[in-house]
Amino acid sequence: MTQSIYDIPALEKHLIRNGFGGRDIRRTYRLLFREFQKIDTLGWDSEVLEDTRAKFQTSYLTLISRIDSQIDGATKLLFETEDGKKIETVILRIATGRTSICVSSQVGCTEKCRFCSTGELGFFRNLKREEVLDQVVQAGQILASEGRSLRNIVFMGMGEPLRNYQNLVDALDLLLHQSVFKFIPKRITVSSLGIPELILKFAKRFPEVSLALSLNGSNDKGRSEVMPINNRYPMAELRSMLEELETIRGKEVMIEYIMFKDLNDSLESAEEVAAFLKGLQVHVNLIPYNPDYSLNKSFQASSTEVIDDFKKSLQEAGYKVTRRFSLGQDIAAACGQLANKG
Ligand SMILES: C[S@@+](CC[C@H](N)C(=O)[O-])C[C@H]1O[C@@H](n2cnc3c(N)ncnc32)[C@H](O)[C@@H]1O
Ligand code: SF4
Repeated sequence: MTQSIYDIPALEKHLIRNGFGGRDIRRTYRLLFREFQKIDTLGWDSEVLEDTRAKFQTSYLTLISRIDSQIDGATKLLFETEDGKKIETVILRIATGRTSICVSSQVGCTEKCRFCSTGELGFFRNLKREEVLDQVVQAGQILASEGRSLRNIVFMGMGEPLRNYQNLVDALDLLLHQSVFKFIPKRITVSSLGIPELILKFAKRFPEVSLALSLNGSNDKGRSEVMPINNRYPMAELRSMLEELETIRGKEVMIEYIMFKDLNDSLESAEEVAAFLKGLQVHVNLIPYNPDYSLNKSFQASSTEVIDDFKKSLQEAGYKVTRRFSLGQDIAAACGQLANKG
């Protein structure tokens, strides 16, 4: 039976059996996991290479297609899992030279947010640790081939990461491990639609990892209309959770707020958001709604002027506010557009 390349104790034993010393092992990990090289480019003699290939599975996803945006630095990767499921990962090359990848945590999504194309797909299954990590490795290989290195990882692709709790934790353990991927915790962001007990459990386990909460509504009525989860965990529970989170982490949380024309973009809504967040260490990120024309939903994006006024109102109330410029809209790779539509 083959073992996983991400089973680090097994890989280490195997390398030692093949005569590798501590320094060779460290070098192997650096090349494989931090510089994203392929195993057959490591310069091993053919016997060791064959033996490793026979004993370890190194890839879990097959790249089916790659689409590059014609207008910005986004690339959408469509992968197939071993059981024939399709998932998407997005590479974001930002103008400042920074690079990010947006990874998926589920095939489809367990939640049914009305504005989200992934939610529309329904839920098929959680991704395994290996499938989460293989997205990072394969996207990292593409960036390495362009002479770039991968800086940030955001769990904002398909699915609700906290509904895949154990695999998320196992993947993060290796992404943060000093001898394996060695990512800086604050450069990894986990975005959740807001499941208080899981967010708190996660924050206790990874206090340094960045967190984002998808608020998207300014009061319970409006939020429940677009996010069914709000019926289970209304905003008062989110508020208590945010207070507790601050005592656990002492760090800012990103509040994501999609701006829908005439639904949640008025100045009254801005005041409600300001009141809801009063006294908390947060950074509000306004996301213009990205349409999915095939969904035929009634949502529309707020205008730039309305977003600017909303932003100004929150800034005047003392909040740090940014507007998200979603890359990849021409290739349906922006937030909430991942639905395997090619
Ligand atoms: C696709 S979700 C994945 C992470 C997690 N499930 C969540 O909801 O936070 C990432 C972000 O995309 C946002 N989003 C979903 N659909 C969108 C759309 N059509 N336009 C803009 N943002 C959207 C969500 O609100 C969330 O903040
Ligand atoms: S916004 Fe997030 S939680 Fe909601 S359906 Fe989309 S992926 Fe799932």
